[in-house]
Order: sequence, then C-alpha cells, then structure tokens
Amino acid sequence: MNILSIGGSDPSSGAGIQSDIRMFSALNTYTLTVITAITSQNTSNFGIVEPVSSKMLKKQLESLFLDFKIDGIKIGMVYNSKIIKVIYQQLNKLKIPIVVDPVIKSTTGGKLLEINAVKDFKKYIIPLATVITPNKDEAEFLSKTKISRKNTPKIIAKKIQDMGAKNVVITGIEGRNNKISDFVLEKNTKYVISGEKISKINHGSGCNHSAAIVYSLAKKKSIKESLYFARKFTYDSIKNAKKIGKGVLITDIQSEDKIKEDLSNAINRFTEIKGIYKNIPECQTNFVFSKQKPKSTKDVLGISGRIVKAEKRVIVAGELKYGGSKHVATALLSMNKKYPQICSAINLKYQKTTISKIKKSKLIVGSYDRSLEPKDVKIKGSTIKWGINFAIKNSKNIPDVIYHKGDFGKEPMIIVFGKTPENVLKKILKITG
Ligand SMILES: Cc1ncc(COP(=O)(O)OP(=O)(O)O)c(N)n1
Ligand SMILES: Cc1nc(C(=O)O)sc1CCOP(=O)(O)O
Repeated sequence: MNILSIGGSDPSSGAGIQSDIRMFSALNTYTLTVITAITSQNTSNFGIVEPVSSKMLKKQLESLFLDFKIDGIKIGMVYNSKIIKVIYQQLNKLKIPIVVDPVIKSTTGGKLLEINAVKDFKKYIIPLATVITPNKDEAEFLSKTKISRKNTPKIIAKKIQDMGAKNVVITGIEGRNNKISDFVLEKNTKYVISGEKISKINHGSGCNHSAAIVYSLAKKKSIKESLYFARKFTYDSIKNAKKIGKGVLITDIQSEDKIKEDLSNAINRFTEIKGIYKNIPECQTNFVFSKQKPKSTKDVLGISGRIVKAEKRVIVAGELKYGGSKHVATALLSMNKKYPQICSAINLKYQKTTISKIKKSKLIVGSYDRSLEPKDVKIKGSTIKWGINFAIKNSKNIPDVIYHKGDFGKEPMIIVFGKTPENVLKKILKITG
C-alpha cells in the first residue's frame, strides 16, 4: 500500500513529513512525500519557514502521479495560497481518501498557515477532505466560533462540514474526570469517541492521528473504524513519547510488528557472526525483546524453540512468540523493573575469555553467586529474579552484562542486556569473535 503525505518538513522529525514516514513505516506502508515548505523547528522553538515554489510543488506531485498507485493522501502544512491552489488543481479529481489535518500553529508557536491564506484554505483544501481533523482550537479558528453551551461541537463541526469536508472530527475536547473526547460528524450522524487523557505535552500527536486515519481508510475500513483505530494509535504514540530533544516529548509508536521486525533482524545478524557457535551454552540461547512496561513473560517476545548449536553453525529452532522465553525473559523483567529503558537481552555461554573481553571493552558487568541463594528463593524457584536483583543492587550503573558461575547441576551463564536488540547485538560484537 502507498500513502502520499503532503506537508512541511520538520527537521526534528517529530511532526510533518518526517513523522509521517516514521508512522507509515511502522505500519508497513510505503510513504510517498511531497514537501510544501521547509521549516526550522525543534522540540522547544519554531524558527523560520521557506515555502517551495508552485513549480517545484507541481513537479513533485506530477512525478508521483505518473508513477505510483496511491491508496490515500494526507494533507498537513500547506502554508500559503500558491501552494493551496496547486494542491487543489492536482487533487480535486481524485477518488481516493484524503485526510486534511488543518495545522495552523505548532505546539511551539510557529505559524503553519499564513493568515491571508485562510480564505483559500477554506475554499480549496477543506472541500478535498474525506475527513478533516481540526483540534478544538483549529475548529474554533476555522468556524470563527468558540465552543460553548450554545455553540456546541456539533454546531461547529457542521459549519466546517458546510465548507465542503465530508466528515469532520474535532479532537481534544476536554471533559470531566480526566476524559478527553473527539466529536465526530459523519455525513448525517454524530457521535463522540471518549478516552483517558494523557498529560504529556508532545510534538507530533496531531500528525499521527491524521496519518492513522488515512492508513485505515486506505485499507477500506469505515470512517468509524478508522477513527477508533486512529484514537488508539495516537494514544499509544503519546504514551510511548520520548524525551529526545531538550524540549517537549516526541511521539512514537512501538507496534508489535516493529518489535518482531527488530528482533528478527538482530537474530539473523547474530546467527551470522563468525564463530558464534562457541558462545552457545548447553541449554542453548534465547534472544528477547519486550513491549514497553512488560508485566509478565507474556509481554516479552522470544524464540519458542531457542537458537541451537549444530556443529559449527547456529540454527533458529522455532518461531518468535510472546511468552516464547522463560529464563531470559524473566531476567529481562527484573532488569526492566529497575531500568525501564532496558527491553532486550540474550544469554551466552559462560567463558572466562568472554568475561575478560567484556571487562576490557569497558562494558559494565554485574554478577551473582548462586551458592549464596537463600533457601526460600530456591524453593520458590525464583533464582533468576533474585540473582539479577542482587547484581543490580551491587552495581552503581546499569549493567550491560550479568553473569553467574553456576552451581551444582546448574550451568554458568552470561546475559547481555540492552535497550533494543540492535543495542544488544552491538555489545555482543564487542565481546565475541
Ligand atoms: C512541518 C509541520 N507540520 C505539522 C506540524 C504540527 O504538528 P502537530 O502534530 O499537529 O502538532 P505539534 O507537534 O506542533 O504539536 C508541525 N509542527 N510542523
Ligand atoms: C535454560 C536456560 N537457563 C538460563 C539461565 O540463565 O539460567 S538461560 C536458558 C536458555 C534460554 O531459556 P529460555 O528459552 O527459557 O529463555
């Protein structure tokens, strides 16, 4: 599936075109892009805008329409009247879903639509919309009406629908008890999608919402299904927002597919490391990656049958499954509880040479002595949890590696931890070979 995103470039990748590429890619969708303007902005400030020329915009659009089948279009920042008119000329005969995100101002205060372009925005862009997604402020601005008891969201949505949008969703209407609602006016029906408010000031949630709607519409889902999907997608993206710059958080999503893809890539690369079979213990190896905030091993993706040694090769036996690992996943859960950013781990064969390489490569190493394990821990069978917590307690910084030298009938083991499978792999490359 190919989706076209028409909008501004945001160098921080929190919003605009770059954010759409991240979101659509996470949804396994190919993103075509047409840039209307280049902005200088980050998570704290908005700098300047340089719109592209009409000619450049037209050429970008034509080059895509000549080549690709496009399943849906999202329109974000359009900035000025010249850009608006070119978009209208190129899109007005299309019969595919178009979602318009009427961005007027960024969270950081930047102007995304010139004031003298508002008239043309209403005349040319709003009528292209299968769905238009103003937030409360944008809806009030476009309708020139403040939401109140008298001027209900329905009245305001109707005013925007009368400008030509087929379906209107006004997002972010705050209610009681920490609830936040989207008011929807489909052709003739109205409804409200309510949910819990997350109090995180972020960059990108508006872009994610409209991107998720067009993705779902392009997959031939109904308006209602698409709006529910987008609501959940946006909620997850805010929940997963990260402090990447010095200012507000940047939204992100961690889809199950992305977790699978990242782990699967790292496992493939692990199996290709020269001589890696020497690092596979008797009990074999598992490589795991957890969802954010894992509660149990069921939230941790692992290999159902482990990575096994076959002479001088290693083979992935089984498939990736949530709950596919018990031992390594349990170690990860203990680590993640103390350090939530650590979401991936692998177990390797204990060898003195590996430990000295680990120490030489300046990785932080923790260890525990299974013979010191309290009796009740042994009885309860929670050795790994006890051991990892013991090692964490005795380490000033986040351990990259934790090992134990075994006990009667217990094989010694090394576990390497990291934020992502890629991060774990980098550490493995430092200590093997
Ligand atoms: C280039 C560009 N396009 C759109 C926005 C606005 O993004 P949005 O997610 O609607 O809101 P904020 O992230 O600004 O809160 C933008 N800033 N830049
Ligand atoms: C059997 C075993 N014990 C380990 C330990 O660290 O004590 S690692 C390991 C192999 C991996 O197991 P799983 O697939 O349950 O994660």
